[in-house]
Amino acid sequence: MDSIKIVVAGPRGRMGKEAVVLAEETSHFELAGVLDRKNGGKKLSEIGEGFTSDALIYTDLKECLFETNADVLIDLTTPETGMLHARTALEMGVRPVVGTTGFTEENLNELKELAESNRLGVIIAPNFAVGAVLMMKFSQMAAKYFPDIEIIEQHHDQKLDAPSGTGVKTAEMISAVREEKKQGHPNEKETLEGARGASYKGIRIHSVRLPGLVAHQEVLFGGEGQTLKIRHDSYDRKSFMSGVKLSCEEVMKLDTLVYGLENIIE
Ligand SMILES: NC(=O)c1ccc[n+]([C@@H]2O[C@H](COP(=O)([O-])OP(=O)(O)OC[C@H]3O[C@@H](n4cnc5c(N)ncnc54)[C@H](O)[C@@H]3O)[C@@H](O)[C@H]2O)c1
Ligand SMILES: O=C(O)C1=N[C@H](C(=O)O)CCC1
Repeated sequence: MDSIKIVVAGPRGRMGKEAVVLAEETSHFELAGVLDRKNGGKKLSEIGEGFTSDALIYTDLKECLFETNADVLIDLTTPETGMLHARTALEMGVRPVVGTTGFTEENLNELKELAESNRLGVIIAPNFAVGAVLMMKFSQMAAKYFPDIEIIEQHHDQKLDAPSGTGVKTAEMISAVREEKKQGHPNEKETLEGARGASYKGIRIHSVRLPGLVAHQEVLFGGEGQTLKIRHDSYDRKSFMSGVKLSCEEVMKLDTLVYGLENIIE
């Protein structure tokens, strides 16, 4: 397999740190540089924080992608930044692998158009953990038999977006096979705003944020005299890295946008 030149945006973040290790430790990946908000011109190893990599830190994306001649940009930042990075990367002939969550449907449509007009791949995956992808697929299967569904997603309290990208993706996948319906009593009323959670086509999504959590989701199905629970837990951010690795490999073969890891795993 040809070597893939990788740039990581957000290298000091919880996910970015793991992606730096992945790029350094994978024999056919080369960490060509990283994009950060500070420390431009230094090597990662010079800033402490446990980094051993000698990859150069850039603070300007265009300069970074141009000078490193990168193949793939892994983005693990914030939604606004991630969108700007993905757009710029595609315009410069670099394939984005985006783990950043909180993208809108308009964002996805814009990037799809840009990817296709430049004949480049882009992968946007709300959850890179294989177990989470299976949880979403199993939930989609179960929805055929149990259309009354509540999603409870639980994350660490430093998370910026709610509901989580995984919660939204799960509701989208289920909605592809489930007719929209209102759940609960037709006359139910919230006496405290938000008590029934968010609604995506009638599916309720509840977001829990607590210190100590990493990334967890339970999908609850209710039927006559029975319930079904499908649950996934990420206890460590290493759980996401095999999906990031696969995405970096697969994005090189694509000339369009793929939204969701379920579309590239066998
Ligand atoms: N797809 C998945 O499997 C998955 C898993 C975990 C987290 N996430 C998502 O990844 C994103 C990052 O999560 P995290 O927990 O690592 O967050 P974090 O806050 O720990 O890290 C984000 C990093 O981005 C950096 N950043 C922000 N703006 C930047 C800019 N303009 N240029 C360069 N760097 C910039 C910040 O300095 C920070 O270091 C979030 O959107 C989160 O939801 C996705
Ligand atoms: O830690 C986060 O933030 C995570 N975000 C993703 C989401 O929004 O679904 C995936 C899991 C971790």
